[in-house]
Amino acid sequence: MDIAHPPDISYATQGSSRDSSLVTETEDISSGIRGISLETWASPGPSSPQDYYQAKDMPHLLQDHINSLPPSYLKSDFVREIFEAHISESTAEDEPDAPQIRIYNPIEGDDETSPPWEFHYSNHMWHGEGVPAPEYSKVRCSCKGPCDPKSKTCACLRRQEGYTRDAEGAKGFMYDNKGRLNMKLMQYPIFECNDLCSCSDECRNRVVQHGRKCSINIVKTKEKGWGVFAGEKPIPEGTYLGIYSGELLSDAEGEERGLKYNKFGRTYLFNIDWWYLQRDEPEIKYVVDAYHIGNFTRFLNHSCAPNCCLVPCYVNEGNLEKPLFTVFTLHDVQPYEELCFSYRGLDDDSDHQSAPNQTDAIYVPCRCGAATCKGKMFL
Ligand SMILES: C[S@@+](CC[C@H](N)C(=O)[O-])C[C@H]1O[C@@H](n2cnc3c(N)ncnc32)[C@H](O)[C@@H]1O
Repeated sequence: MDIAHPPDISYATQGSSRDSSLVTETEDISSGIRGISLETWASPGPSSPQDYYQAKDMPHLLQDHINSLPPSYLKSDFVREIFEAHISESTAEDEPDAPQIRIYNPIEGDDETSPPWEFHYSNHMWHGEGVPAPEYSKVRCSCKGPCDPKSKTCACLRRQEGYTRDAEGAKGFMYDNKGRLNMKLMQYPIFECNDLCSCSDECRNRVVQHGRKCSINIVKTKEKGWGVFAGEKPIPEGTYLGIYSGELLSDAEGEERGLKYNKFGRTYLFNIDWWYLQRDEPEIKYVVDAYHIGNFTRFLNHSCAPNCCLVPCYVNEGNLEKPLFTVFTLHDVQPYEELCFSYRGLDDDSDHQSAPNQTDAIYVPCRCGAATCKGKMFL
């Protein structure tokens, strides 16, 4: 696994806690970058819970603008700083406790300063054509204060244990009192308390909805393109990292896109085909595509010895077919270690396949570098 020691670069700080309802396309970012004020390209997004993110509304003005700059600007440090500012601005509301994401390219002789400007940074799911709008879950609890993991009456706990009851160590919620995933249950879907529950915000069954808290960076690797690396602090096992966000598409649209992506050797498509959704025969209804829109998780590379895993999770979604793909650490991660998951899913003898396969899979040589590398990976 690669280790990234970031170069000593000092960064300007960006204003981050902003009310997006006040944002207009011409408003100045007050702190700017290196004292230079910038226009903001933030999109206000949906303003009510009934409203939702739709792929047809995906912002692209910033990307178009940057891509129209002369090549020398595109490879400048200034453009990298704009990328970092775009990340901070797009995520300030949904992950208020998240340390800022930095971008590094430590590869000698490689002058790319930021990943390609081919996507809009967002932590949300943007619904494509024909994909139903989010629906509220019919399950909500009426607990007072934080939910009790031993409660006899909490409706959310009852639903969660309905899925996990056969697992060893299955009592209680999916998270411990530090908000870490119970690794014995990592192959089961998470059902968090939602906006209609009456429990408090401090409830231990609310983790994904509070956003990332650990430090990660986007770093160029020698053989796998851009990747995601831990920051300066170790990350404990079971820590929530982020949602594999992107466009939520019908299977037919995913198939069509997959054929195109395979031609240029990079894909960001994942099928939603968790074991508990497969009834009589496996059926894929939706796929997630992070090519045009996504967050740092779109840079997570494949490893045959992964330190992260994907877990399906429901927050404000009652449609079982539309879980969020949430990324958690599989074990303790050292500072500056690369974060990877297995694109094949976790090899396991049990009936439960805990991570989805990529759509339209074709094999290419794997460069994960693990001692147990199988030599090839899905595209
Ligand atoms: C979801 S993207 C990961 C981010 C990508 N490295 C980038 O620069 O945008 C998946 C693509 O990364 C590359 N990749 C990921 N893991 C790899 C591995 N273990 N060996 C070789 N290439 C890998 C492949 O091109 C793959 O299609």
